[in-house]
Amino acid sequence: MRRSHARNRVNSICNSNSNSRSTGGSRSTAKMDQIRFQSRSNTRSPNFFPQISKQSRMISPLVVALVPATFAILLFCYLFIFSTKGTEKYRIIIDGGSTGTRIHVFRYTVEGGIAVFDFKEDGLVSMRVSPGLSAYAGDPENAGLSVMRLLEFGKSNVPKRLWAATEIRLMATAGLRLLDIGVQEVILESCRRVLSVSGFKFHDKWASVITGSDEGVYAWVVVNYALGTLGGDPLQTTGIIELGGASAQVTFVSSEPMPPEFARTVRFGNSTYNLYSHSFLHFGQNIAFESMRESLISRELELASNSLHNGNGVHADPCSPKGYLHDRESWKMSPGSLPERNEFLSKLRASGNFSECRSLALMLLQMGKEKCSYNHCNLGSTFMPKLQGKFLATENFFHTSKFFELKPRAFLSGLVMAGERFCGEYWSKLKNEYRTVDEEDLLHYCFSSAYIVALLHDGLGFALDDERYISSFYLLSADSPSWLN
Ligand SMILES: Nc1nc2c(ncn2[C@@H]2O[C@H](COP(=O)(O)OP(=O)(O)OP(=O)(O)O)[C@@H](O)[C@H]2O)c(=O)[nH]1
Ligand SMILES: [Ca+2]
Repeated sequence: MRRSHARNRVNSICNSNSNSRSTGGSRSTAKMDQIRFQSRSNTRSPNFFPQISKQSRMISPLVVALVPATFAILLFCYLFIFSTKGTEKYRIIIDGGSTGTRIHVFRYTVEGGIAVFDFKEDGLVSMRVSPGLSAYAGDPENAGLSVMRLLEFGKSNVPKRLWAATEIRLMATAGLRLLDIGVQEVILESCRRVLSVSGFKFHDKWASVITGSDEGVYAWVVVNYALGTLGGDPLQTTGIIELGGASAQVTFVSSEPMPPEFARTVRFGNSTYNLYSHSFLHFGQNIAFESMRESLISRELELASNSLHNGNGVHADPCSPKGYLHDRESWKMSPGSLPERNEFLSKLRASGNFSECRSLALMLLQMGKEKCSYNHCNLGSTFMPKLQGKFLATENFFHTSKFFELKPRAFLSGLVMAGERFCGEYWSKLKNEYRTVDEEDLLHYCFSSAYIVALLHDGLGFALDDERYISSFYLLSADSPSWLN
């Protein structure tokens, strides 16, 4: 049923695409080809989205399905519209995330001019390598080596006779966005060299860093296609909140007027969706964890320097369970006087306190709020219209809720209880209780529970007792929080 449903929708979506394929063309500065957006963004600049092809910006409604490499599907539906009928075909996307690089190999057939995906069995196979491309910032020329193993995996899953016809793309996200443009380009060039001799079909411009706003729009389109709400009433669509490693995306339909840099328009069939879409760089969970540690050091060093310090020389870290001993290796120290920092670390005591950790997380999320120049900023000084409707929380929200085995009801209030217990427990007991969990991962769960509650409830105003969810994601409703109304 679902499959034929998807097929019908693919039909209506992809056929409406037929008039909007862009030409491949030589390598342009445009960081992304093929997908075009109707980005009636109320902006004067003709090249508001330079990374998107310059031709008319029709957002071509694209077939999507809720799979890990969400925007891959969007891309491929658009690409194979002109595929001739025939046997199975393949498309490959490489998702260059901050915590890892993943290859997704899609197999599909073309029936009656449309693509039919099969996500069961080996219709979609994936592989991941860590660390992500941004870890090569110190050795960008060799970043492409990390893609080699992925390409071997790709070749082992595509018949050799089809390699030359199989298009491969690399789309990097927040990990690379955090690097200097020059370093980004060297890393991408290194990947392009490897991809261009891979045997797959590749153009240099098919390796790019996508904008956070695009990343959010892709996720929104995927989710609403999968929920069957794309093409219907905008007010019935579901917003997305994606918590990645380095960035967090928030994208939803809003009827409020908004500054052009936050506004996106998605056209799908006869429906037009006016979206708010923003990616909060540095708000991804892994980066936020490092920022929390940095804030501990700088705050305590400041206290120590202006002698307001409590004098007993012990500094508290509420986001690490009691008994955890901070070692220098695990702290990614930013430049600064290492001896002073090591001195600080030796006096840092894990105090394991969920509410203090939650307050510390909220302080990070609200940094810069005093500079808010809009009628309201939920996070930092960034504009965000009143949240409306339902939301889907993905990525780290899912991993954290899965770790705590949260019941699918009352997600946030359940997370508060789970976080309070976990943060308050002794480290030795936690290690014993979670023997199969890598200690580095285990250490993050006190912070991640506190960070998610600070982000979703204290920052964005979702009710703690929201009781709805969708399968392995969690559905939050912004309709309930009082202070947002
Ligand atoms: N606890 C836990 N976290 C996971 C697991 N797999 C991935 N993660 C984390 O979940 C997040 C995955 O979100 P992604 O969007 O894939 O992260 P990413 O693409 O590397 O990061 P961005 O570049 O910011 O998008 C990252 O913070 C990972 O560290 C898992 O099995 N357990
Ligand atoms: Ca990601």
